[in-house]
Amino acid sequence: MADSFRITLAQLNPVVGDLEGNAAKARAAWQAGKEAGADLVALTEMFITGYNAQDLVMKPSFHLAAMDQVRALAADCAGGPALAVGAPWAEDGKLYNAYCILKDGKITSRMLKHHLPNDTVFDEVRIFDAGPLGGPYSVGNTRVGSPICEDGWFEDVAETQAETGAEFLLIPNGSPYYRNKMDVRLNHMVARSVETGLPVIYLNMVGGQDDQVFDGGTFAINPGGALALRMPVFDEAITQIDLERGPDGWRIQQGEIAPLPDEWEQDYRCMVQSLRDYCGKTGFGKVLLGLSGGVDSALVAAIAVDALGAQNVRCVMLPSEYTSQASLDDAEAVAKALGVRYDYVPISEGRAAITNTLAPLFEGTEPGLTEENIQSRLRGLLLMALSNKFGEMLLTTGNKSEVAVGYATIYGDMAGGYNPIKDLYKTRVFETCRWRNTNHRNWMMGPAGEVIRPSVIDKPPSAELRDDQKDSDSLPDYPELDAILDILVDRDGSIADCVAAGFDAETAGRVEHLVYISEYKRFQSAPGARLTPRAFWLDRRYPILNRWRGRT
Ligand SMILES: Nc1ncnc2c1ncn2[C@@H]1O[C@H](COP(=O)(O)OP(=O)(O)OC[C@H]2O[C@@H]([n+]3cccc(C(=O)O)c3)[C@H](O)[C@@H]2O)[C@@H](O)[C@H]1O
Ligand SMILES: Nc1ncnc2c1ncn2[C@@H]1O[C@H](COP(=O)(O)OP(=O)(O)OP(=O)(O)O)[C@@H](O)[C@H]1O
Ligand SMILES: NC(=O)CC[C@H](N)C(=O)O
Repeated sequence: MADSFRITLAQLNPVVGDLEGNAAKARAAWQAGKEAGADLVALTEMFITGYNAQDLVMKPSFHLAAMDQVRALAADCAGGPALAVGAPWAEDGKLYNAYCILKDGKITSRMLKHHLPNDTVFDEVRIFDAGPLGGPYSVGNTRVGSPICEDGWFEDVAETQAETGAEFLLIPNGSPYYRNKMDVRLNHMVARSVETGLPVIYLNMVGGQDDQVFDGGTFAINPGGALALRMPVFDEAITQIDLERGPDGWRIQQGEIAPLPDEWEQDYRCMVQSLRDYCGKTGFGKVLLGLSGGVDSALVAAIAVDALGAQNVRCVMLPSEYTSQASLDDAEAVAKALGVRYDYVPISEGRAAITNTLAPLFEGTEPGLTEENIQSRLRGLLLMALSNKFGEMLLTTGNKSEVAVGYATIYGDMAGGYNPIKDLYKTRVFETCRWRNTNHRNWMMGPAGEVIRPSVIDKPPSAELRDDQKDSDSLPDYPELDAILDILVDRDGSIADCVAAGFDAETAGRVEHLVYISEYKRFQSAPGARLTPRAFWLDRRYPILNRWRGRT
């Protein structure tokens, strides 16, 4: 009879800091593996602590408690398959990002992460010590190599493990989403398979953690690059994978290939999942937002309904004298189509009271931006009062274009706890609304069909803080602005790069100036779903006080 080996792959959603809860999930996965006759049950990188736990892992009481959970898991999962679980490991004054193999009641092996990622959202050099290059571990009738996440993006770790006897690679990951990252991962894994001649199993976690969303999409490839398995993206799943040993070594038996949605669907899912997990894991059941009749708040409302259900979302229209009838109609229509509670709270009385209160101090000055922004700040105050009173978290609605140039009022419409569209440029906001109107999936809790009517998407964007105001009065049109921002922010390019791409130097210089002078706003802004490798916050850390300006 041919040699065989069965692995239970647990693509699960841990919660950072919930050591008991994560251990309970690990036990349940092990039990499922035992019932399925598995030889090994595999969990993801740092599963016990949740990922990315950042500096929390360095706290001795925390990593010692995590290690105790691993020892308890080993004792509890003695009679059955081996269990492989990511955890911090402290010894000899060092702290490692480890993958622990538990068998027969003991921790029998520990793989220690060698390459510590230290770019974009990762700071692992600050947190962990680098482990040495090492060999594989034994389970049943085979030896397994487990480079840990970033280790799989380099040649040396897999190569050393293969040279010292690994017969296949099982790579545990804590790899967060960015647009089209699946291709990047696949390329790295194919390279590891080609270099070692071994099958590669890439196991990723799912779930939202602050700004990041782990998108799963666990997959397996045989030597030659053929895809033998793909698990769904973003969903928790437990799947068995079978290997058979032939004359050329282990080969993965063909399993199910879950579909890989296009980038529009994955971005939307990422925004929904990030909000659902942010609320679920922080304990908020309900959210609210100001619904203006514009496209940004309409999209945020749709995301909130898809994440939490219409009964858990409150939309509030807070009109001033500059709010048009079209905005009132559009806001109401969106709320109705989504099936949410819709409150109408005019701000004119409150605004008059504030204007009167400030009148003696403002005497002799001309009304301007200050007075305009009072509307936004009053809305922020009223929405936060509702948030406090009813325990509903306030969502902010600034898209990446606005966040980049500071086109929002600090302590006004920037008030709030989470921003699902923070990394989505305005031009993508329009397209995403169209996508949502024509697509529905079973992970959406909202209704199918046209939830954002075309008039919301097609009208010229306006903050409606004064008569006839249009975003284009003070900003380049969004296609131009977004293309310039893509160069300056996402590609870290210069004014000269903008000019080379056909943009006016003076316009590019103005945009760059706006990006730099609004750093203080972003520093005080709500976190939001990361969709790109250059999201505002951890991916791009610029000084607030900065006199550098590119040459125009
Ligand atoms: N470096 C720095 N560090 C700390 N604070 C700094 C600062 N620079 C300015 N400030 C302070 O920030 C304040 C200015 O910022 P802020 O009050 O926000 O006002 P500001 O940025 O001047 O204006 C907000 C802009 O956003 C537009 N807007 C408002 C609301 C919604 C939308 C939308 O489309 O969504 C657009 C509005 O039309 C206007 O162009 C000043 O009071 C100043 O003291
Ligand atoms: N009349 C209003 N009623 C309720 N909320 C409002 C109103 N006006 C603005 N807001 C809130 O402030 C945010 C900033 O909106 P604003 O209209 O100033 O510009 P925007 O960025 O084009 O957003 P939107 O496309 O949602 O209108 C809105 O997304 C909304 O949450
Ligand atoms: N946890 C990690 O090591 C993640 C780094 C890896 N390069 C990724 O983003 O997938």
